[in-house]
Amino acid sequence: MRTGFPLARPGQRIGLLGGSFDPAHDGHLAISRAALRRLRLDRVWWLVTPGNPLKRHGPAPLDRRMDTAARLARDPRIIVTDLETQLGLRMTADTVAALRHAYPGVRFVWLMGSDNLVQFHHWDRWRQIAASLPIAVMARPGSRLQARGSVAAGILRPARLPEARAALLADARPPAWVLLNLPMSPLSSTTLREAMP
Ligand SMILES: Nc1ncnc2c1ncn2[C@@H]1O[C@H](COP(=O)(O)OP(=O)(O)OP(=O)(O)O)[C@@H](O)[C@H]1O
Ligand SMILES: O=C(O)c1ccc[n+]([C@@H]2O[C@H](COP(=O)([O-])O)[C@@H](O)[C@H]2O)c1
Repeated sequence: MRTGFPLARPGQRIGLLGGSFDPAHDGHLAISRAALRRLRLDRVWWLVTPGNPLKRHGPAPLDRRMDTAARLARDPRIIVTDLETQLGLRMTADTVAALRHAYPGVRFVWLMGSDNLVQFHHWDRWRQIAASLPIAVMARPGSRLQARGSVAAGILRPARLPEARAALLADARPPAWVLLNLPMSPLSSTTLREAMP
């Protein structure tokens, strides 16, 4: 499956859930729906990456991951897209810059599970990403506490919004981030891959 570029109007609030989706699972759906509700988003785009720059082993072929993700995204507000592949981009800093340029006036929010905040300071130009758009970190079993004590959380401490103000995040001037506690899903792609015959 190949997608065009998703439509978005200025003023819309769009969550970006970047991921390998190798494969997609109901945990992705659960955090996307929680983000839609708690952050008052209009849409969540699943950015199916050509490959996580920090992972040594490449993921399954893009088409297969896109097909599964499209089946799993059972919500009309969730859009599955391979736009990073179309743009020839892999680093999140480049993706965010390209989207802000291509969609002026759209309020993007980066979404990530708490496991990703733990290693966020290893991402390419991570401070630039945090200065470019608000970030919502979704609690995930096994990494919620670690995320609170992570290098990035420490450096970005002054920019953290209280959870009660999460609905304001999309309008906040970056750097701004929130840690969302939600009913946690233990699902992971790793577990699903290990269970595959
Ligand atoms: N159950 C979950 N709870 C919270 N966040 C999640 C969950 N599953 C995935 N995420 C987040 O969704 C984004 C995309 O995740 P990804 O596609 O890598 O799935 P994954 O289950 O983390 O895969 P893997 O086990 O291969 O690392 C990441 O920011 C990740 O932290
Ligand atoms: O840009 C980077 O340096 C970078 C490093 C690690 C992860 N990312 C992005 O983080 C998202 C989550 O990746 P993953 O593999 O945990 O699903 C995905 O969009 C990756 O491209 C980006």
